[in-house]
Amino acid sequence: MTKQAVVVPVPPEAAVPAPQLFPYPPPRAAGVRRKQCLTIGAGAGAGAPGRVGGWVESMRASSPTHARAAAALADDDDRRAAWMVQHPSALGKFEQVVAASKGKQIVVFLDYDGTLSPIVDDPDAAYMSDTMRRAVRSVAKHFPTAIVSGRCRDKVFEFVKLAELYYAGSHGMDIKGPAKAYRHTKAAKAKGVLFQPASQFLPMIEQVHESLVEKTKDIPGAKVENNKFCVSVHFRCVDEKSWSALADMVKSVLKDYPKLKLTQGRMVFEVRPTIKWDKGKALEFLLESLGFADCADVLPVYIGDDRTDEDAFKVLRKRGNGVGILVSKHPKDTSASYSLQEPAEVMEFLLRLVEWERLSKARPKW
Ligand SMILES: O=P(O)(O)OC[C@H]1O[C@H](O[C@H]2O[C@H](CO)[C@@H](O)[C@H](O)[C@H]2O)[C@H](O)[C@@H](O)[C@@H]1O
Repeated sequence: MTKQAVVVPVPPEAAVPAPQLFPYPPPRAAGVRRKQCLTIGAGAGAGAPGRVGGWVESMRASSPTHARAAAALADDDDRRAAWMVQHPSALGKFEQVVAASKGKQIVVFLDYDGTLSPIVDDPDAAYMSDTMRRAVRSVAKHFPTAIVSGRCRDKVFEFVKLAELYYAGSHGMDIKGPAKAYRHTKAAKAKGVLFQPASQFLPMIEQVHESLVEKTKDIPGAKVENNKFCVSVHFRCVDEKSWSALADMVKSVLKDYPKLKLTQGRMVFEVRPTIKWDKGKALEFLLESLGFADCADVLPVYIGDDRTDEDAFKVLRKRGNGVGILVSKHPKDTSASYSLQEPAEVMEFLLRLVEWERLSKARPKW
C-alpha cells in the first residue's frame, strides 16, 4: 500500500471532540494553505505582469503528482490525520450526518466528475459505472436529487442517463428539472423548471471556444471542451513544459473578453461569464424551486470534489444548514464539513442513505 492510500482513521470519540456540523469560520487544517485565487476579472485577461509564474504554480497544485510530492515533503500522514479530524469521513460519521435531518427533507446534490465518475485522461470517456447509476437512481426514489456539474447539461445527462433528476450544467448556469415533479417536493414550480441566467453569453462563448481551439491546436494534449455557457481548456495531457505557454494563450484570447473570467479546476482552465452565478447559487435556486427555501424544512447534502464545489459548500455554511462533503484523498482547504475519499465511497454513502431511509420509520415525510 502506498503512503497516499493509507486511510487514517478518525481518532476515537473520547479523544477527539465531535466536530460541529458547521464550525464557522471553517478551521484551517495544519499545513493546508489557501489556494491562490485565479479569477481574472474584467480587463485583467492578459495584462497582469508576472502572473504566469503564479498560474503555473497553481496548475502544478492541481496535478496529483505534484500534490503527492509536496504532501510527502510536508509529512503527509500527520497532515492527513489533522485534516481528518476537521473533515471526518461521512461514512464514519454517518449517524451524525443523518441525525441532522430529523424532521427535515433531505435533498441530495451531486457533482459529476471525480464524484460519480473517476477522473480519467479523456473527458469524453468519464463514464459512470452501472452500479453507481443504480445507487443514484435509488437515492432519487427517496430524495429530490440534482446533478450539479461544470459540464454542458446535455453531456452530463448522456453520462448519467436518469430522467428523474434535476440537472444543473455549466456550473449551474443551465438548470432543468424532470418533466415529472417529485412527490417529495412542496412546490409545483419544481416541475419542468428551466433556468439559464447566462443565455446572453452564448454567442460570446461560441466565439471564445473557436478561438481557443484554434490558438491551442499546436499544443500536444491540450483539449478545449465547449460546455455551452462556459469553456474548459484541459491540460491533464499537456507536457508540463508547455503549461506556461498554454496559460499565456488562454489569457491572450480572454483579453478581448472582459465579461469573461478564468477559474481553475482539476487540471483544467474554466472560462466563464462574470455573472454572479455559480454552483452555490444553483443550489439555492433549486432549493427554492423545490419549495425548500426555509432551512427548517430541509437538509441539503452536497457532495463534490472540485474547487467550483466550494461555492456550494460556502452557501451551506452561510445558511448554517446542510452537509457539505468533499471527495478527496488528500488534505485540501475546503468549506466542506465531511470527506469521502473517492467515487467508490460516494456510492457506499449513497447506498447507506437509501438503506437508512428505508429503515427509518419515525421521520416525517412530505
Ligand atoms: O463540475 P464537474 O462535474 O466536476 O465538472 C468539472 C470539469 O469536469 C471535467 O473535467 C474533469 O474530469 C475529466 C474526466 O475525468 C478530467 O480529464 C479533467 O482533467 C477534469 O478537470 C470536464 O471535462 C470539464 O469540462 C468540467 O469543467
